[in-house]
This record gives sequence, structure tokens and C-alpha cells, in this order.
Amino acid sequence: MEERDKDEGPGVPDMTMMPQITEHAINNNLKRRYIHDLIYTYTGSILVAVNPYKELGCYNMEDMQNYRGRAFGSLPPHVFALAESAYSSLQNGEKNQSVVISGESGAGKTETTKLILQYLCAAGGQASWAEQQILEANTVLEAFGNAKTVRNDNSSRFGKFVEVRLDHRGGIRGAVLRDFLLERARITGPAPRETNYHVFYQLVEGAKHNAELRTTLRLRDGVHFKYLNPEDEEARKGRGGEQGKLEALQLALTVLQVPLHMCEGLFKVLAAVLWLGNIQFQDVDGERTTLAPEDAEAVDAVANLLGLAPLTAQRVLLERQINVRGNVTDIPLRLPEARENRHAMARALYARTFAWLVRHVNSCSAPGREARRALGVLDIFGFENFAVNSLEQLCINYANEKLHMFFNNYVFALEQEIYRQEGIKYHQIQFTDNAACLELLEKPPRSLLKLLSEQCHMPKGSDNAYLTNIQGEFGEHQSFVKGSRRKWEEEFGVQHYAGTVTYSAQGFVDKNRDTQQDAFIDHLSRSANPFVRELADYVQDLAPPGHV
Ligand SMILES: Nc1ncnc2c1ncn2[C@@H]1O[C@H](COP(=O)(O)OP(=O)(O)OP(=O)(O)O)[C@@H](O)[C@H]1O
Repeated sequence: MEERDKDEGPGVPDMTMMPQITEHAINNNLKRRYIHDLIYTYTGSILVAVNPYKELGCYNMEDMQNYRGRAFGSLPPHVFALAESAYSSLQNGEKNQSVVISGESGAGKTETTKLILQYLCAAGGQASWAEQQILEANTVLEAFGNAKTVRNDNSSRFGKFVEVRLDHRGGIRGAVLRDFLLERARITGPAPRETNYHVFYQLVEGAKHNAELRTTLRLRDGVHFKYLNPEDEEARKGRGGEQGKLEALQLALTVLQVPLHMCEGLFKVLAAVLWLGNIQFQDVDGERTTLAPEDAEAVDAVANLLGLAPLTAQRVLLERQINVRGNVTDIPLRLPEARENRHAMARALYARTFAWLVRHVNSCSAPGREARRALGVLDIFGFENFAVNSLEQLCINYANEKLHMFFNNYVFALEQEIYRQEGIKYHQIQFTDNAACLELLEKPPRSLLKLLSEQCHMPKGSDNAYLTNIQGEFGEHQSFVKGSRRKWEEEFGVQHYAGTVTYSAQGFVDKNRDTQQDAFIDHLSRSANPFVRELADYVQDLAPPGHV
């Protein structure tokens, strides 16, 4: 089959030139090009990229220079041509530019984003400090925000919009980064065959070869820490290659001007997160919980690493504080509550560390006033449909629905409007309109996400009550899939533009609540670790995923 395809030649570089534009013809053309190692193809001004899963050797300095200053379409399709087109439009004084990168998990979005940023940095002329910072920010964000999933060994578990700012001469003056929806559930329990965030493994591996670091961070081998999914052989496969990664991360943090003592504080927080996962707890009488004898080491490590007094650490692990009109009362936690509370502490620490890093990157690569022109690159997670889909997938697919709507409006509706205004004859193009699905997901006052928020505000809110609500409310909605009656108490489906996805409602309410650790955060603000004190101030942009 492949040989026959090869004989057919490498297809056309711009699919608008094809005599017949059908799904089959498009796929066939992309396949023929792919077989010839031609992974890029245009569709008008859109670049379609097929992941080659191998080094193609077409991204070196010479390739960048080839595309520099050349008009879009004058050379074979390439991601550099797209970057050049956006860059030169900006230099010519046109409007600010955006590159939107979309595709399913593993399609190559993050690699494409990196290539675009590399091109912009090279095109900006002499390598500047700002450019180096933009590239190193990627190293840091990848360590903290990427993980191995069943689809991709280096999957980005957050979305990002990088706005590169340029001065009037086209020189890069800095960048502003916005992050979206870091996947928090992964921190305390990667799914089967998946891993936690890369940085944990890099830290454990780095500490293996650095006795001082191992002692300061109280680190052990990876197999010791439950959050690293140590018993999952499949998850471990494909890992490795961590050697030297910690040094690269430390270098990147230095380029980003994170002071050494803050770096140490940050690593201590990561180690504390790992130790939190190892605390087992023990039931006292069904109403109260205590620490198990084997928890002593973990609790001591958590207290020490977070700069808290041991008794304070124990208190926040075993009790919750409620404040009724100024009177603070300690309520003992039951065993499942204590276990969940400890996970929430770990997630809060990590999410705040991530937010701290993003804010730090922004403050140190701040573009300054004369950098008025902006070139944005959007790289968000692609549409997801796994064997089991949860709230994270619902949020990711919601973001993709919004992007799809934007794409439809921009590419089809606006183009057709231009044709109409210019009196050009054309056939009305039919495209999948996803307005109904977006209405189901977000339209106030009642939508899947609004009803979830409502459920979270109820004292006895539960996943079951949420399911009953949405089935009653949306049973007849064209984008809601009730599924088989047998499963009504467990799941629901949504008909997305890219296909129907079944969501398991288990954990929706807890995940969306992601109870804020008020007393814990209050203690952090008085920590002996200066990095931890700064984490206590991070309240912005930390709303749980389903809060819209
Ligand atoms: N242009 C390319 N050349 C060579 N390999 C590539 C290229 N693009 C992607 N890959 C390979 O595919 C892998 C997955 O790509 P990438 O991480 O960019 O996917 P993604 O679309 O960002 O996925 P996710 O949504 O899971 O983050 C990369 O780690 C790399 O091995």
C-alpha cells in the first residue's frame, strides 16, 4: 500500500489547488506527502502539520535563513514560513498577529510552538537576553507542566498563550505568558500507565548524584514516593533520560533570575509534596484520625521542608479549622477526610508553585513600554477522549469547542462575508456549527458547568445529585447524550464537534471544589522558608477548573 502511495508522487503542497476537496482526498494527499517526509501542507493560509515522529533535519539555522524575508507560499510549506509571515506582517506595521495551534494530544503542538519561538528569536537578530529567557522559560514550564500520558511521553498538561513583544525595529523585547488549566489531579494520582510531572523525576534522579541535595531535600529513590506511581511498570516504560535534566533546569532557573535561595525553597516544596503523598494516617474512633507510627518520618520531612513547626504540620494534617463569627474551632478530620485533605494540600502547593513560576517568568521577561507590537502563539491541549474521561477532559474539550467556534467564525464566516461584500460568486460552505454544544456547556443561567458550580456550593453536594440534575435539565438537549439507562448513575455524554465523549461523573464535585486550605495557607505565610511565604500570597487565577 505504501509503495503504491509513493508511486503516486508527493501530492500537492497547497490543498486549495486540489480539483476535489473531500475528506478522502485531503487524507490521501497528506498521506502521500508524509510518505515522502513532507509533513507540512498548506490549505490557503492554514498550515497542516503531520507528526513525523522522527528527526527530519529541516529546522536548522540554514532552514531559518532560507525562509527569512520570503513571501508565504513562495517556498515549500514549513512552520518557519508561517512564523515568517506573522513576523513580517508585524514588522510591516500591520495589526498584532496570532498563531493558533490546534490538534489532538500528541499531534505536535508543543514542538511546533517551540519551533515558532525559535524562529522568532532567530529572526529578531542578535541573540538577546530576552530571547534566551523566552527559550529557557520553555524548559522550566515543560519540566513543571508536562508528563508522560498514554498518548504522549511529553504531554503538556496545561495550556499556554505566549505573547512575544517586539519593538518597532522587530527586535524581541520580552514575552508575556498566560497559562490555562494546569491538570491538578495528576499531582496526587497519575492515571494508570501515566506519570506525574517530569520535574519530580528530574529532582529524584538529580538528588541520586548529589548527596548534599539529597540530604537537604530529604529525598529517596523514586520507588519510595507513592505520588510517582512507582508500582506501575507501564508508566515507568519510556521514562529515563532524566540524567542531566536537573542541571538543565537549574540553569534555566538561573537564566530566569530565580535567586539561589528561592530555587532551594522551590525544590523543598516539591520534596514536601512527595512526602505528603506517603502519609498513611490511622483511624481512631471513626470520628478522629491520628498519624500511623510509620508516618513520623514523612510528617517530620513535610514540616521541615515547608519551614513549619512539627506541631503545626500535625495540626493541619489532622484537623480543619472553622471560623464562625471570629471564633475559630478545630474540628478533627475523619480518616477519608484527612487523606483527601492531605492531597488537597499537595495540589495547592504545586499549583501555587506553578503560578509563582509563570508570574516570575513574566516579571523577568517583562517587555517594557516601547514593545508595543505583539505576536501571540496559542498552544492548548487538544481534544481528548480516553477510556475514562473526567472533569479535566470536560474542561479541555470545552476549551477546544471555544477554539473550534473561533476557527469557524474566522475561517468560514468572515471569509464568506468578504466574498459577499466584494461581490465574488461562491457556493455557501457548510461547516459543523458547534453553538448547541457550547450552549450546553456554558450558557447561563443553566449549563453543565453552571450546574456543577451550583452543586459545589451545596453543603451535601454530590456527583449523584449532579447527574440527576443534568439528566433532568438536559435530557432532551441535542448535544447531551443520556446513554444507557444502566449507567445513568455514573456517567453522561456530550456530543462534541469532534465526536461523542462519555464522562464519568465520579469525583466531579470534589475536583471542582478543590477545597481551599485556608488554615494551611495561613501557616505557610509564617513559614521559615521564604519561597513558601511567597506561595501564601498566590490567590489569583487559582479557581478550580470548572469555575466559569
Ligand atoms: N516536527 C517534529 N519533528 C519530530 N518529532 C516531532 C515533531 N513534532 C512532534 N514530534 C514528536 O511527537 C511528540 C509529541 O509532540 P508534542 O508534545 O508537540 O504533541 P502535542 O500536540 O503538544 O501533545 P499534547 O497535547 O499531549 O501536549 C514529541 O515529543 C516529538 O517526539
